[in-house]
Amino acid sequence: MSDAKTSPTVEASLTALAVSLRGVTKAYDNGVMALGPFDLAVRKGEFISLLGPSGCGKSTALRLIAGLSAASSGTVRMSRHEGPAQKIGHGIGFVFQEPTLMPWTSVRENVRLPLKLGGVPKAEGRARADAALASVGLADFADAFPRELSGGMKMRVSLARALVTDPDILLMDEPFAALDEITRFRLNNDLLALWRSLGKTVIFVTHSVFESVYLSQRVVVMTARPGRIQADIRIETLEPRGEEFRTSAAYSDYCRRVSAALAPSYSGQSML
Ligand SMILES: Nc1ncnc2c1ncn2[C@@H]1O[C@H](COP(=O)(O)OP(=O)(O)OP(=O)(O)O)[C@@H](O)[C@H]1O
Repeated sequence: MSDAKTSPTVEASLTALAVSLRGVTKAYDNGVMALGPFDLAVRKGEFISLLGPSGCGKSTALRLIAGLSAASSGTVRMSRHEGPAQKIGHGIGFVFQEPTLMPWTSVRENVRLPLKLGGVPKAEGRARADAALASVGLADFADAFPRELSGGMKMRVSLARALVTDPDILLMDEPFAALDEITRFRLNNDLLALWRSLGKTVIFVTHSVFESVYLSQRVVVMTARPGRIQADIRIETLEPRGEEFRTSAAYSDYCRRVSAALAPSYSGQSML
C-alpha cells in the first residue's frame, strides 16, 4: 500500500486501510461507462455497504476490488496480506447473489473447492471445510448434497466457501436478495456475528436501504451510472446490533436519511 515518497504519518494511515480506490473509472469494451470517477477508502475490519440503483456499477466496483476486472483509469489498492505471502484467493473471499454450488458433490466438497484448487492436502482441506461449515451453522450438513438444502442453507454454504481460505476481505454481491425476509433477517444476524468474531473487512452490495443500515458501519450511496459517491453515511449505534436495533427510532431515522440520499440517484429513471 505504500509509495516510496509516502510520509511516515500517511504510511501509518494507509496501513490501516484494507482497500483504497482513487479516481477509478471503468468503461467496458462496448463503450458503456459503468463507474466513476469513484473514490473509496475502507478501513481494516470495517463493514460497509454499497447501495445504489440497478446498473450503477456496484458489481463492477466489487469486481475491480477483487481483481477480476481491470480499471480503465485510477488506482485500486489492497492492504498487504498478513500471513502466508501467497494466500489462496489473494486474501479475498467473494460471495455472489447465486450460491453457484456444484450439484454433483457434497456440501463439504463444495466448500473445500478453493483449497483443492490452491493445492491444500485433502485431509487438511476437509478439516478446514468442516470448520467453515460449523461457523455458518451447517456442521451437520457436510455430507448433504446441494439439492437437499433450502435457499438460505445454500447461501450459508456459499459463505462458508468464501471463508474457508481465511480471507482478509469479504466481498458480497447482493447475497441475500433472493431469500424470503425471515431467512434474510436470520442471515443478516449471523453475518454480523461472524463479522464480529472473525474481524474481516466486509464490502456488501445491496439494493435494500433497510439491509444496508442494519448491517453496516457505513452506507456508501452511489449515483446512477456511471456510479460515483453520492453520500457516505456513518451508522452509529450500540453494538452488538440485534432485533432491538431493527425496531428502534434510530434505525428508522437512518433509513430515512439513506433513502433521502438515494432519491436523486433514481431521478429521471423509469420505475417500470
Ligand atoms: N461485462 C460487461 N460488458 C459490458 N457492459 C457491462 C458488463 N458488465 C456490466 N456492464 C454494464 O455496466 C453497468 C454497471 O453494471 P453493474 O453490474 O456493475 O451494475 P450494478 O449496480 O451491480 O447493477 P445491479 O444492481 O442491477 O446488479 C450496467 O449498465 C451494465 O449493463
